[in-house]
Amino acid sequence: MIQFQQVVKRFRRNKVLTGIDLDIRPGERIALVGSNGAGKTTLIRCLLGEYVCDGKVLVDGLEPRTHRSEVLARVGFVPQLPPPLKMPVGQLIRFAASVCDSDPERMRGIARRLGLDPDAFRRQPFVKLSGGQKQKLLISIALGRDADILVLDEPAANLDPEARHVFFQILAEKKDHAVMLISSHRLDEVASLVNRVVELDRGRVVLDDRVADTVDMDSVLEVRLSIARPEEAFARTITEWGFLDGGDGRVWEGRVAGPDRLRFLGMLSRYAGLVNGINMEEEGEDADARVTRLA
Ligand SMILES: Nc1ncnc2c1ncn2[C@@H]1O[C@H](COP(=O)(O)OP(=O)(O)OP(=O)(O)O)[C@@H](O)[C@H]1O
Repeated sequence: MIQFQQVVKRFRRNKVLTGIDLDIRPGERIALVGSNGAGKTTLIRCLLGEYVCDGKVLVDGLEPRTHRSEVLARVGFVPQLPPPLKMPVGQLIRFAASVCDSDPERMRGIARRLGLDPDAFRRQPFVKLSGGQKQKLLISIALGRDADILVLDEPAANLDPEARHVFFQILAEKKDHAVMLISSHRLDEVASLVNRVVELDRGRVVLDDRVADTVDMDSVLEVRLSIARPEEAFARTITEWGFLDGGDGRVWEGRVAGPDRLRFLGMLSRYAGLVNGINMEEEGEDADARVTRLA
């Protein structure tokens, strides 16, 4: 479906991609990981036909630079950095929907699911939204249309936990209909979403692994935590995850989106000395099967 063949990209003397070979097939959801400056966004820009590069990039046999509109008609794209658009939100949604032949109400519907009321912001210039609001709108535009290729460059970086959960749910709904290329510099952010991990380092592929496709992206974990003593830093962090204090700062309850479980446990590991009980239960499953007692 998508092929990168010996793709080399230079910015003046700086060789940023040094001969990338990748063959992406239907059904694949790829985490494109790597540290800052590894070349993830550059590779994505080559796929979108924005950069001239050496080697070949093909989308079902078409070169994105010479067949830009055919290729982009198939791609839902969330950029890492929001463009500085002055257009009001209402107009932007209508414009985006007309360009990709979609119904603006589909995009508005996704924005609402993500917790952004597009009507309340319809006159507000896009550029004046907060970082998270911009990201929600860009996601709504990318996902509120037909696209069999989703290219998401650090899509969840600015989302609050509830919006992240909904975002994963929407991706879950699309997982049988679209190839996904999701860039992140942290694998734990996207691990549960994907079935292949490609790591770039200084412009070359250093790891390319197909991984088990087992986690239900749509799952939700009900979590109850107990800690040895109330602590301000912990309370702040866990509140950011939407947890509520169920007992003098010692017991916390909340919900974690399935695909977020690794990131959540990573966060908890910072408080390993404090946490003395974790109970995680998957919602809507057989009681015995769903209980995961970690401590
Ligand atoms: N337009 C440009 N002109 C010159 N150099 C660039 C340009 N875009 C990217 N680079 C360089 O290419 C390298 C790769 O950048 P890229 O944005 O692809 O990395 P990345 O893996 O997406 O990083 P991050 O995780 O920080 O977003 C960096 O060294 C960057 O400085």
